[in-house]
Amino acid sequence: MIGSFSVGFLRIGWIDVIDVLLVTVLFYQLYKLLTGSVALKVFLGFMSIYLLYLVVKAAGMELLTNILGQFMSVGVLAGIILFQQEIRRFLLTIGKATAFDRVRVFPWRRDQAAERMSITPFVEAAKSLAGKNTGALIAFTMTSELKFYAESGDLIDAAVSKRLLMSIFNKTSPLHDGAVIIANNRIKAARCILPVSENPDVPASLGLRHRAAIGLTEVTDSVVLVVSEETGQISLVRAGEVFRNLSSSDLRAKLNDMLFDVAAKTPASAASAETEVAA
Ligand SMILES: Nc1ncnc2c1ncn2[C@@H]1O[C@H](COP(=O)(O)OP(=O)(O)OP(=O)(O)O)[C@@H](O)[C@H]1O
Repeated sequence: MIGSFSVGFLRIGWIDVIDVLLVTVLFYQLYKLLTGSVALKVFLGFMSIYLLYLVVKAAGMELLTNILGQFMSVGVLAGIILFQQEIRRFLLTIGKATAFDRVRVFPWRRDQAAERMSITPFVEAAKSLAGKNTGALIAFTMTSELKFYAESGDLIDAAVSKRLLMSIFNKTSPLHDGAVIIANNRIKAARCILPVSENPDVPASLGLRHRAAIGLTEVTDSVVLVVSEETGQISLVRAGEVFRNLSSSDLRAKLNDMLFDVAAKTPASAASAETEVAA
C-alpha cells in the first residue's frame, strides 16, 4: 500500500487513518446530537451489542454470531423507526454544513425573502400580545417550506400586518389555537399543529406552546417566535435552542440575525437587513 506504515503487526495506510478520523467525527456528531435524549441510551445499547457481535464473530462462535447477526439486521430497521426524529435532525445538520445556501445554489429564494420581508409587524404584534398575556406561536419558514404543517391548519395566504396577527391570536378568535406559518412574507396558514419536542432537558417551566416551537426547530431549519400566555415573555427558537425573555429591541435584532444571516452576506441584502434593524 502506498504511504503505509507498520504498528506492531498492523499495516496502516493513509486511507485507514482518514477512515478512522471520519468515523470519529461522525460518531462525535452523533453523540452531540443525541446527548440529553433517551435516544443516546438506546444508541449506546445498540452499539454495545454490535461490538459484542464483532467480538464473537472474530472468535468464531457461530451460534451466537448467528443470533446477534439476526438481531443486528432487524435492529437497523428498528433503529430507523425509533430514531426517525434524530435521523432527520442529523441529515439536517449535514445539509446545513454543506451550506448550499451560502454558495447561493438557490439565490432567487433568499433575495426575494430578504428584499420584501419586514419584521416590524411581528415585533409590534409580539409586544402588544405579550403586554396582554396573549399566547402566540409564529413559525418562519427558511429552506423547509413547512407545507405539511401548514396543511394541518387553515390556509390564509394574506399579507403580513400587525392588525391581522393580533386578530388571529386574539383569544376569542377561532384561529388563535396553534401556530401561524409565515412563508414568502405572507401569512400562509393559522391554527397549525407543530410536532412537540420530546427532549427531556426542556425546562418544566416551558409549556406545550414552547415545546411545539422547539419540536419544529428540531426537525426543520425554521425559526419560531413564541409569546407565553402564562408569563407574557417573548422567545425565539432555532435549532432546538430557546432565546428567552427578549425585549422588543432584542427580538428585532435576533430576528434580523436569524432570518437574514445568509442573505446579509451579499451587499444588497445586507443593506436591506440593516434597514430592518434601524426600523
Ligand atoms: N403541538 C402544538 N402545535 C401548535 N400549537 C400548540 C401545540 N401544543 C400547544 N399549542 C398551543 O399552546 C397552547 C397551550 O399550551 P400551554 O397551555 O402549554 O401554554 P402555556 O401554559 O401558556 O405555556 P407557554 O408558557 O408555553 O405559552 C394551545 O392552546 C395551543 O395554541
